[in-house]
Amino acid sequence: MTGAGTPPDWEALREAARDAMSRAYAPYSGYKVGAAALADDGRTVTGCNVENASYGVGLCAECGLVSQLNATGGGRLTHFVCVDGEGAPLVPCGRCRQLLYEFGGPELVLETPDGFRTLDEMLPQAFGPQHLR
Ligand SMILES: O=c1ccn([C@H]2C[C@H](O)[C@@H](CO)O2)c(=O)[nH]1
Ligand SMILES: [Zn+2]
Repeated sequence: MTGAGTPPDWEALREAARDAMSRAYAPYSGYKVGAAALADDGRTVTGCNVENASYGVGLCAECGLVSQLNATGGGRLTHFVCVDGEGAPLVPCGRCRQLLYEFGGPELVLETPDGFRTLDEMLPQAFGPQHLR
């Protein structure tokens, strides 16, 4: 299990994201994305983007990832990476940063093209569940 303070196997996580990316359905943008994250119980969850003929209905890879997290037992995300069609890390879009915040919070660590960042750095002053209490 990779808990707080234990460095995860980022290469394995990137590989899981690339594997998910290979199953992306992106005939409209031509931009395939795969995402992978570690949950706090050590399991890996993944997702790929799934587009739609009605363009705005398309789903980012992170949507599938958080769905898989919940469908396979829930928990919290600790480490995350998403990759493009060439297997290189990209930054998640704004909507997906919000999605990730719900299940990872500000301490979630992301691999980006510029190195490792916390979600707090990527989405400062985030709105979250704490505001609804
Ligand atoms: O964080 C992101 C950013 C983009 N995409 C997808 C959405 C769309 O299908 C394609 C081009 O934007 O990439 C993701 O899956 N995740
Ligand atoms: Zn997105």
